Amino acid sequence: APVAVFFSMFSPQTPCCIFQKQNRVTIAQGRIFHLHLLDELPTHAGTLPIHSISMIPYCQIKERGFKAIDGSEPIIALIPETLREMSTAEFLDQIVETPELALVGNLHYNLSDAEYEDVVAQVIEKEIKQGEGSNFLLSRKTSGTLSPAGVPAALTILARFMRNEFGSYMNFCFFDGTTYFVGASPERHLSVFKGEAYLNPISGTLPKAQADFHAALTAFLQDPKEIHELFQVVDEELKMMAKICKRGGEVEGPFLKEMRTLLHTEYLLKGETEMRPLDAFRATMFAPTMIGSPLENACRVICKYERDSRRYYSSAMLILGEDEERAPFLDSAITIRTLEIGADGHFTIQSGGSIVRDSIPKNERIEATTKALGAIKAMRETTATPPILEKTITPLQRRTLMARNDNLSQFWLRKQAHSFEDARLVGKSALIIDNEDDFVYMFAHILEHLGLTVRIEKIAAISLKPEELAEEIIILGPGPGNPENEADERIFRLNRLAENLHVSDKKFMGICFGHQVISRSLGLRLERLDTPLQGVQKEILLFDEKEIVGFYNTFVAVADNPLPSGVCASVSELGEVYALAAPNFRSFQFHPESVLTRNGLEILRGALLELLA
Ligand SMILES: C=C(O[C@@H]1C=C(C(=O)O)C=C[C@H]1O)C(=O)O
Ligand SMILES: NC(=O)CC[C@H](N)C(=O)O
Repeated sequence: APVAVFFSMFSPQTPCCIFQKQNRVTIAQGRIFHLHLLDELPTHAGTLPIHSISMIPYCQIKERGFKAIDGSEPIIALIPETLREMSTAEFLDQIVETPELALVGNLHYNLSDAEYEDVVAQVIEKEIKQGEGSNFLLSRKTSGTLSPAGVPAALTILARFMRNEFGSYMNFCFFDGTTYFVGASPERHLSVFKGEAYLNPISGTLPKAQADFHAALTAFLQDPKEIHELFQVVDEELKMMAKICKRGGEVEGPFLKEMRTLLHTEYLLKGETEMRPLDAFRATMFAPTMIGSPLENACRVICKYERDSRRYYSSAMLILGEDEERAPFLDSAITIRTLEIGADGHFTIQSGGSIVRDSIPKNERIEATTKALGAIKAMRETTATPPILEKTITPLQRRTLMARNDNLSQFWLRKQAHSFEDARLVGKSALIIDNEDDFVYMFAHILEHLGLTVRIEKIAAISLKPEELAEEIIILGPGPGNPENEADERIFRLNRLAENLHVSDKKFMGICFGHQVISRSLGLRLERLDTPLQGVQKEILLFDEKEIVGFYNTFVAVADNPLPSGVCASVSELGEVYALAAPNFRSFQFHPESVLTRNGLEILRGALLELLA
């Protein structure tokens, strides 16, 4: 019988992965290898189109030099020996569910409700309000026990995810011979097909169980917190795209993504990549929606507040192979809404939400709980819940959603097909100081489009004597932290470089943190905003022009001291310095390189022309 076929290939020791994307189910069976580096994954493997399917642990982010609570989990790689494909319907026809599947005893959380809410409150107070970043994803673990355990449970849950979780990017069950990872992942991480790379930032969550769904959706679509939360991850993923797609890309969306119990908002980023898919994957470990921004510092924050290793949560299940034309492909699903089930039926599922400056601890706790309970409920639910969005959304609501793009930078939204090259800037050289925020890659992308040649370096790697730097202009990049915290070597060096630049012949520019250290070196005072502008779009008066710009700061320079002669400041009504201009430098408190700054390219062109042409 067909059922027997599955059960035999899924028999207690046979490693296997079944995954469903849209209407296709792939069943791979093979051998398991435990690896420690991405580069140990085979690049070619016989004649099968899929070369490996791997559970990548979160601590693999060490390969980027980032911090993680390290549980020493290996990459669990399945090297397929057989592959079968069929339609979802055909697969489901052959599955006999186990109706008695049930939870035994209570669910446990590694952090109580109060503890999780406290973590959220602390992250806002001690991180976002101290200039450490704009958003951070903190999670907690839910665990319980299922009965019966083993193959029947895993297949039943997979089938229920397939029947119920219509919004998934991928539903899957990965079995390494002992442990089952069963997931209904809403979110693609990276995929590369025929040289085209895709990232899919999803953020913003509306639980569907609402007394008045129509009103709740309207409020959700207009909620500045949800809007900015998504823009922040778009910016963070554009930083990744700028790294892996040298020739540029484009942004599609926003879209609403309907899941069984939740709605999310999302964008789709795509671009051409020349990188080897696995290198592109390493450069994008892991989705900013799972970590925060800026990414490297967010990894430290996670280590500070989470108690346990994330194991295989929030990383990815990675599929590598070759297409029919023998071009390499890569596909990956983010491992959220994913249960890790042991042979004894004990399972854990981890979940969280993006914490931003205006997050409310209780709501964040409810959101994280809804995500975990949604998966736990779906695994026991035998009847399908039909989607409701298409039937209820109004044209006005659709327009409200699309209007989110009105004030974004067209440079990033549309494919940068034509050149923005400026003859007066072609061949000029810039050194951008990477101050631990990959915004510098977006900055470099804009500068290259204007015709400059660009080098990006960490402050630790360069001389602090401007005359020893070859480039015509030095750009001090944005970064986490308090510019006055000179105990930090990076911050100390950046302050010294800013001072030295003033007494040199070099032209220079500062963005956000860079602007703050330049302001300090002119004797301006910094203030900490109690309502940080982390990930916020505002209309400002920039000198004489109205501009819509993106801010990612907690600190501001205030102009209560007279400025040195020759220096002009663009100042808000509250005395905050938005920008400085002098014959030898320009600096901006906002981010001209952000998708949130509508005319960022033109603002930079203007500043560069003033300085270099
Ligand atoms: C992190 C999770 O979900 C992510 C966080 C979201 C949010 O904060 O709104 C939305 C979708 C996911 O990108 C999770 O399910 O654990
Ligand atoms: N994006 C940035 O450069 C932020 C600068 C500084 N850490 C602040 O929060 O104000």
